[in-house]
Amino acid sequence: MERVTGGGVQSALLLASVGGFLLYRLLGRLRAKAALQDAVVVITGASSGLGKECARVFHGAGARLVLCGRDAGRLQQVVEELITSTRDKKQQTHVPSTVIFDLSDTQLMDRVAEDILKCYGRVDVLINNAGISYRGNILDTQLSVQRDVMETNYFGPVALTQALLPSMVRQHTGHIVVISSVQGKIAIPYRSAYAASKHATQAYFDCLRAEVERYGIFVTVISPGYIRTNLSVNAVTGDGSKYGVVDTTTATGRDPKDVAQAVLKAVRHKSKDVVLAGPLPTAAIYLRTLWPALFFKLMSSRARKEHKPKNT
Ligand SMILES: NC(=O)C1=CN([C@@H]2O[C@H](COP(=O)(O)OP(=O)(O)OC[C@H]3O[C@@H](n4cnc5c(N)ncnc54)[C@H](OP(=O)(O)O)[C@@H]3O)[C@@H](O)[C@H]2O)C=CC1
Ligand SMILES: CCCCCCCCCCCCCCCC(=O)OCC(=O)COP(=O)(O)O
Repeated sequence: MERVTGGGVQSALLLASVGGFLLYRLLGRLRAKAALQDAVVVITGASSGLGKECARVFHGAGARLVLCGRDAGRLQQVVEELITSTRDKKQQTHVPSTVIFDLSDTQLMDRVAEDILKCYGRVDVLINNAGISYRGNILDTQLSVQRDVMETNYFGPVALTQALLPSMVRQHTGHIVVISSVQGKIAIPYRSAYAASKHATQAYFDCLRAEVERYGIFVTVISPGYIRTNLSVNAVTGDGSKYGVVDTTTATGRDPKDVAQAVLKAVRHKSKDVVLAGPLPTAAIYLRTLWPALFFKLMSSRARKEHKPKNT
């Protein structure tokens, strides 16, 4: 009979532990993947940009989608594109539903939530993605513009979340995702309305996470850096008119498809807070906390250099 040496036992144990760990990870991944099949996923701002790409990846993962936006025609076009793109795929997919509303009309949100719940009787994942940006000097910005950006980016998602929350509490499960921004963590010049709305978003959803965990509800705040979408074109200026320019920062930003994949991953992993940005914005976030005086100096110098906001 062969004698098993001490070293042999150790190697066998190590091999068994590594094998066990890998199997555990694999099972976890398979479970997370399966969790989205047939899950009801609501996406706001699904007509373009990041929302449209999120629609694509969650549709591909087999979710039952409720796509939201203000323009029925554009949303229907997204629905048709999704159906065509997955026609020959093996994965079982569902024809998405649509609900049309303006997020800034917060009074309507209880009715909107009813319409959303009528689609499939429940909501498993709410992705608060819709949003608008702003470019302007505070001195030239009407208060109504500060308020309007806040209505769309902050009160809209808050109202929709609060209208859908009781159904998630009743079912004792749910996941609320919000697309914030790096500008929810640091404030840069000529973005007052936008940065303020995203800071408020971060704070509200951090409070929510702590309060609803006991009901089995997860909250994920995602803070991307620049993404190649129409955000800058659709941004409003200090007098409420459309900015209408594709900024270089936006044009050279991340591919929205990659960001949508990261959103899918964050939902599968039930991540709490995800920053999707390069080294400089990430360093700036740390600098704001660890050495605020230097951060403020850098922002003042940036403000002096960029005093013509249309040239950002
Ligand atoms: N692009 C970027 O660099 C970054 C974007 N983000 C965030 O990503 C999110 C998506 O923006 P993005 O895809 O880039 O920009 P887009 O302008 O391409 O998309 C914005 C979406 O929001 C919807 N929307 C805007 N206002 C309203 C409203 N009042 N009611 C309902 N829907 C509305 C639009 O729908 P409609 O068809 O009705 O106009 C559109 O689908 C935003 O929250 C943004 O702040 C975060 C970091 C970086
Ligand atoms: C230890 C060294 C630290 C060096 C820090 C230098 C400071 C550099 C400042 C970097 C600022 C980054 C801003 C990033 C902004 C951003 O990514 O915003 C994402 C958006 O939401 C875009 O919206 P917008 O409407 O502004 O296009």
